[in-house]
This record gives sequence, C-alpha cells and structure tokens, in this order.
Amino acid sequence: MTTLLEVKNLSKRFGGLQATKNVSFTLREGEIVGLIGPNGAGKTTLVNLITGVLTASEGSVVFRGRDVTRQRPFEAARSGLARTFQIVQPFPHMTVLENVTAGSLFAAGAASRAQAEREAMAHLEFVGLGEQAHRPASSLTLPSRKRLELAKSLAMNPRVLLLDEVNAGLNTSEIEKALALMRAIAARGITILLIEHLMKVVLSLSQRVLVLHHGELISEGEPQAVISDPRVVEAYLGSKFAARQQAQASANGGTHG
Ligand SMILES: Nc1ncnc2c1ncn2[C@@H]1O[C@H](COP(=O)(O)OP(=O)(O)OP(=O)(O)O)[C@@H](O)[C@H]1O
Repeated sequence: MTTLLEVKNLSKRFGGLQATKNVSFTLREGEIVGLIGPNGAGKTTLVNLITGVLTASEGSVVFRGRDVTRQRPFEAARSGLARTFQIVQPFPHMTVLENVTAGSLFAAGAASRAQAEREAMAHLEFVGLGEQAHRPASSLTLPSRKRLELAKSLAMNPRVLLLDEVNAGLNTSEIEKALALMRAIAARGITILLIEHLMKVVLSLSQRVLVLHHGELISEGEPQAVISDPRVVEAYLGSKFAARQQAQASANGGTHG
C-alpha cells in the first residue's frame, strides 16, 4: 500500500505545555486509522498541525511525497487534505446547500456555481441530509450539523480526511448509520484518520489504531493488540473496559470453538 501521509517527529509547545511530542506515523492509501487518547492528549493539536491550522515547533509533514509542514489551511484543503472541526461552525444564515456549495467552489474543482450546487447536493444526499438542503444551517440538530461538516469536507474532494469526533452526541441507531457512512467514504478510496471516543466505532472501522497520551504516541498497531496493551488500558481504556473485552472475546471463542 502506498504511503500517502508521513508525520515525522511532530512536536508542538504552547509556552511551557508540550501538546504533542515527537509524534511519527504514516497513513497508507485506503486505510482507516483510529486516533484515540484521553482528553487533552493532543489529538486535535495533531490534526491542526497536519492541516496548517497550527505551526509545528519541530518535525515535518509529508503528503504525497511533498513537504507540506508549513502550508496554510486552505492550501492543505486544496491539496487533498481535508478535515472536520470538533466544534462545528456552519455559516448559520446560509442554507445547508449553500454551506456545501461554498466548499465545492472553494476546492476549485467546480466549473460553475450550478455545477458546484449539483456536486454539493450529491454530497448532502450521500451523508443523508438531502431533505434538509434548503433549510438554514442554524436550524440543524447537532448530529445533523456534524453530517453537514462531513459534507463540507467531502466537497473538497479529499484524498485524506481527518475526522475530529464527528460521531459525538449520536444515539445507538445514529451510530449504526454513521458506521455505514464512514465505510462508504472509505469505499470511495478516501483515507481516513478518525479521532473518536466511541470505542465501538473505533474497533469496527479501524485497520490500525494510534494512541496518544500526554502528547506522545504510546501505542500503535492492530486494534485488538492496541486495546490489550497495558499502557493503553492504564492511560485511557481502564481495567473495566479491558475485562469486558476479554469476557466478550472468550464468549465469542466459545461460540466458534
Ligand atoms: N491554542 C492553544 N493554546 C494553549 N494550549 C492549547 C491550545 N490548544 C490546545 N492546547 C492544550 O494542548 C493540550 C492538547 O489539547 P488537544 O485539544 O489537542 O487534546 P485532545 O486530545 O484533542 O483532547 P479532547 O479529546 O478533549 O478533544 C491540552 O492540554 C490543551 O489544553
């Protein structure tokens, strides 16, 4: 699998606070990689560094073979590195459709406003917001705003999509729909880095998982190996989660064996 994104020794200090420290990892074409860790671990900071919202104190980001460490957010988006924001901020007075159309026009792929609108509508249908296209963005519920955020980033025609807690606040049936949506995005060939607190989502989607703690990458690998890593259990998952997983694994083993 081709390496798309290479993060090398990325560090960010805010005054005396080390938000990320020497973080290195790669994303390969077509992968879904989960990024987990406790609150304040540095996950959003990492996404901000990769997309040029923040400038790294040290380290580099290479995207499709090009050093993009110093690129600005709009350059990152146009180059195929799109992201969602944890705090969703649509243009409230614009309709849902207008919000996404702005993304299509900005990505410069659209030849005209009419084409941008057609593309935007397709993205809205894809994320399940087709029927709300003509409502003001401010009238959407939080889960729908998260879907709008997703449609806006898809309008950039990304190669890599960095998703920052797009599933927060969803109920059980909405989570099932969200899982299907993430899979459909991956099936389009888009590589996904998924910041996510819902372990059910992380475990069902990710081929690999990265774990940040106090700004450092403390574990990386296949999901099952990562969640049984004692450092991850101690720093993030807790012993109750580990015990539940173990019980579930032996129950499944019993069924199949
Ligand atoms: N602009 C900033 N200025 C100063 N400190 C910051 C800034 N942004 C983040 N931090 C600090 O950096 C650390 C990492 O924060 P970050 O938001 O990246 O964590 P996170 O893993 O995304 O957390 P959460 O799961 O709560 O979203 C925190 O201690 C946070 O307070």
